[in-house]
Amino acid sequence: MPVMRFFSKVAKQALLSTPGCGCQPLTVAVRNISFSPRQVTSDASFHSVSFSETDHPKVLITGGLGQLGVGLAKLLRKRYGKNNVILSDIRKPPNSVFHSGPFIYSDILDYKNLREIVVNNRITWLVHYSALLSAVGEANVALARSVNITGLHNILDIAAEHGLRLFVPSTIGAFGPSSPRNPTPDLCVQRPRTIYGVSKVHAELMGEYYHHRYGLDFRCLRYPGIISADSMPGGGTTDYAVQIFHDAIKTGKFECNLRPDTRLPMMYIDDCLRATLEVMEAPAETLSMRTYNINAMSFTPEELAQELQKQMPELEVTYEVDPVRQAIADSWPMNFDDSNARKDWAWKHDYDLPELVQTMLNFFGSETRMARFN
Ligand SMILES: NC(=O)C1=CN([C@@H]2O[C@H](COP(=O)(O)OP(=O)(O)OC[C@H]3O[C@@H](n4cnc5c(N)ncnc54)[C@H](O)[C@@H]3O)[C@@H](O)[C@H]2O)C=CC1
Ligand SMILES: CC(=O)[C@H](N)C(=O)O
Repeated sequence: MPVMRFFSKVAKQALLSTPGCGCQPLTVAVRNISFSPRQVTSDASFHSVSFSETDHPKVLITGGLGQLGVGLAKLLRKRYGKNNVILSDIRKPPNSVFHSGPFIYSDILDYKNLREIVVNNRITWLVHYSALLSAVGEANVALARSVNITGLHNILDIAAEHGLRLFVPSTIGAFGPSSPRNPTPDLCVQRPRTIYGVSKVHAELMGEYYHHRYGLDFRCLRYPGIISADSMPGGGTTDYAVQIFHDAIKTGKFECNLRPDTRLPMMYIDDCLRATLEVMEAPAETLSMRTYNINAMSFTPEELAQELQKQMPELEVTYEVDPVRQAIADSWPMNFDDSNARKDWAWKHDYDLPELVQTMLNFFGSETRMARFN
């Protein structure tokens, strides 16, 4: 039977086998027939090779030049080998990144190019980092909707078509003012008030749909605000918690754009990237869910400033509230309940607030000493 007719027969079966007719819904295991949910085109690759588990994964990271991607590439290259992790983005990489391992241009809105990259590089895992974050998304809703939603659809279809293991991060921003805020559990009302949050809830729901309908190995962690020393945040509401360190070292003064009592879940980047690796390596049978909260600490700008001033008593902190970011922060969780991640795949954070501040100052301290030396 010609391939196309076979697939249209399977597709018909799959569509007809709704629970209502009493027959079992046909979960199309992508690995077997690599059926793409997108309209099958004549050049669809029907026989994507799925690698045995013993092979190292071949990883593609989209949106890899942001706050998190370069650090993730470093971690995964250490584990799987430099040439098994391809970093991609739509921006030019700095020399240090370009010479640290494979980098390619990839616009997630270019479905065809993305498919070529996945096929030509025999990708088996995809980490989808491309996005517009909360504050920058509110400043450009149309672009955020395109990148965060249309881009995601391309990623889901390609991952399903080629049997990839897919990681898509969600966020504390996937909750809204009607969600329980202290703590916020994995499963509760999610009515976020930003295009960022709406797009991330969509990502969670679509990823889980593709998992149940097409057998896609979709994994998702809701990240808190991530704090890093050697990379800058990309335009979110929690960016103040990174900026304070840079300004404290540079000028000894910091103007915070959130109210001093604004409590938000936060995490040091090393914990975030290790959690991502651990959930990607977790045996599927340990995952009772496909979307998990992960938590490390929650603090307010005032508490962060006080911890910093223990080591830098001269630091001056003032407050000039940004109403857009404040409204977003006031709709987000104050504390995250991550008990399911800790139960299912033994998640455990390493950095609390004192360790975070010490680690960040050590980095800047060494950087400052390096600068003086040079
Ligand atoms: N950094 C954080 O605090 C948190 C991040 N996350 C999620 O983690 C992921 C990575 O976050 P960050 O690195 O902080 O983001 P970022 O904003 O720093 O970087 C996002 C990257 O996406 C790229 N991008 C934009 N449009 C693109 C397109 N059409 N095609 C390909 N790439 C495109 C940008 O060039 C940028 O390098 C995002 O999905 C974000 O939602 C979730 C919660 C917290
Ligand atoms: C918490 C996030 O998702 C991000 N840092 C943002 O503030 O938008």
